[in-house]
Amino acid sequence: MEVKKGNLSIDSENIFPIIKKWVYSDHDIFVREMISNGCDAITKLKKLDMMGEYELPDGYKAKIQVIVNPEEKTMKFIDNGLGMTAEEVEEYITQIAFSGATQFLEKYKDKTTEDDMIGHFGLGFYSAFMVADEVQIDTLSYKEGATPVHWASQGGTEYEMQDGSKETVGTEITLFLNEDSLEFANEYRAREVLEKYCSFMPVEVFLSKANAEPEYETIDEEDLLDTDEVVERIEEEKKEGEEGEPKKKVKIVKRPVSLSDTHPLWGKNPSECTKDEYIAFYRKVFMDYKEPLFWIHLNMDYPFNLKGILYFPKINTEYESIEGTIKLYNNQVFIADNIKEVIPEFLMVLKGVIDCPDLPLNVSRSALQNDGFVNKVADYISKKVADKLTGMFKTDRENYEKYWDDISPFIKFGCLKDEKFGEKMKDSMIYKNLDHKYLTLEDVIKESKGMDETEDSGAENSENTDAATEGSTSDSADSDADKDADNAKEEKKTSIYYVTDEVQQSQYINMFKAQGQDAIILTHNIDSAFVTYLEQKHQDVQFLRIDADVHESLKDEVSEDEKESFQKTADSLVEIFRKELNNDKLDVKVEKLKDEKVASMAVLSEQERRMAEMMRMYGMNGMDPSMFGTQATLILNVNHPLVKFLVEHKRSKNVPIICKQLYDLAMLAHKPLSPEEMTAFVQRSNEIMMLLTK
Ligand SMILES: Nc1ncnc2c1ncn2[C@@H]1O[C@H](COP(=O)(O)OP(=O)(O)OP(=O)(O)O)[C@@H](O)[C@H]1O
Repeated sequence: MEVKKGNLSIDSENIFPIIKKWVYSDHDIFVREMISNGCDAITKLKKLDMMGEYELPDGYKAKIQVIVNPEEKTMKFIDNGLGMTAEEVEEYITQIAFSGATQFLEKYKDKTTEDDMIGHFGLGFYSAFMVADEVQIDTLSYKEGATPVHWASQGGTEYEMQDGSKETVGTEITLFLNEDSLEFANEYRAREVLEKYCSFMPVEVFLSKANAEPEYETIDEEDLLDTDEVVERIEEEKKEGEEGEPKKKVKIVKRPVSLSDTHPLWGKNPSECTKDEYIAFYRKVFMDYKEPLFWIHLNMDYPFNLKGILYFPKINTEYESIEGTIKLYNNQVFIADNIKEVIPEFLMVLKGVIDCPDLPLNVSRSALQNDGFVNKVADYISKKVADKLTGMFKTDRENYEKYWDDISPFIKFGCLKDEKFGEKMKDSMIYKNLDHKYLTLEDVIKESKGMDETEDSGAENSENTDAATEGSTSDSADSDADKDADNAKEEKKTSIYYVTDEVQQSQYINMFKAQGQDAIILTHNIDSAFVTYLEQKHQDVQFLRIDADVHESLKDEVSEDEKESFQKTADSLVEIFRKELNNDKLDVKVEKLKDEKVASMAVLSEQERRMAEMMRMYGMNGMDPSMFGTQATLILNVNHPLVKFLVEHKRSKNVPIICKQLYDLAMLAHKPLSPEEMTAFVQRSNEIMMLLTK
């Protein structure tokens, strides 16, 4: 062939500068484009062989070699696919690939990065010009009698084509890297990019450095393969007393190791995968040495093709770091991490891989969001996750409970974010009670209803004398007053008590336990939103934090006879505390608590506490909480000797110190003290101990 010179296109002057500048941060995608072209070429050649139009040579092994050469500043991609004839280079590279790239850039050159392409698919062969000043193609077609072709273009509008010298069928593409992209000639950088995009390419990919010193390895002779290049045969000396023939070893040129796993686990039939394989795959892909809790293998052929594995990682709740990674692939070619348009947002806390060859990738992200097909994919994934979880709840409750603390933040997040997921999960949600047993919401409601009944009867009975408590209400069961009370009870919401911090709220927990009362434990950040969600779903229940009030069952009745003196005591205690704490708005309530060890405690109504939390969330921290009425009420137990002492020794010089200490102790179990409050508390505690020394 004569040397052929040509012009790419008339209006193409501007395209190369645009390609060169194209989204600087992921310039490295050219590697994926080159390798996937090589994979396609190999697939096509295998197909031709299958159709009888070509016969693969004996021992044919499909592979793509990547050779970096830092001295010459080049990067080569060599495949043994079907190759191209001169006409094909002309048509596919000069015309089609070029017009593809032009169209692509025309469409997207004005787009901002917020609306970028999913993985920039479609740029294809010309993405090489993002990193190269010159690109050369050396190719030999599989067709009989084909002449090798050499094509070169310097990224301008011109190219040159002539006979080449390639002797084997396939294509070799050489990139002469530009000054800004020399990093890709570095073996380690190249390896990094290949691992990112090509770890699961359907063809083996090998990386090497040009002119590198050969590396060797020594293997047992029996392991020698025909393809090994033998350097030396070694006969090991027998050790003393060793029987049999001496061991024969062979020194060979180190076997190249493919960077791609051509049969990723997700493509296998789930019934053929072992636990060890799932764990090994997880560790390899996510570099997470911890074992995942469990996983879901997605395997769907109809109505769309989707395969993948989703892992539930062990979440480090201590640091609240629940950030996962979902890797999206298209026919084993990596597209991108965490494409939120395809994968439901709440699943992003998982770690996993999803391969969906049917996804439309040549559209922008915003178009993807409104794509009916993509939405179906997202729905399918979230349904599968719910199925797995509800299945586990039914058939493997033991493990489900074991994992619950780790997986529940994610599940709750899912319920909040995805109505359908919440609906599917609703009967499989479980709640840990004070004995660390797991109950369903139905169980919790049933139990709490029982609790409310004792509370109600307690409230009714408080009007009567203690002695008359037992059995006194049944006589009047038919009275109108009782009917009204029943109706009111029906309308009344069932209260479910919950604990947000088992350590801080331990005093309340102990009091609950002592009276045989129960509460559920909801310690995660997401729980405050989840509690509101549950209240919306179950209009007949209300959630109260364990320190929202003093449950009736924790109190002794105040008999009619006592009432007057009790009120007097209460009034004087309120007065003393307001004076000593120098706060005449201080909310103080006096009770007869059954637990005589508790002298003081604090309660804050659920509504007010939620209000205060909201203020905190919106950064209104510095404001005076009393402005919003969010001040805790101090509860004093007249059954406790310290409180009795105050009533009986109003003039004692120790009254101020006791009042302040009782107040701080109550607050400590309710909320974290401020630095000033804590300092005062510690100093005062020391003073109190000094009194012991006297
Ligand atoms: N290594 C190769 N071996 C054989 N043919 C190739 C090779 N690389 C590119 N081609 C030919 O050039 C054409 C254009 O390649 P290009 O990468 O620009 O687009 P594409 O692969 O068709 O689509 P995409 O935009 O998804 O990459 C290919 O369709 C193919 O026919």
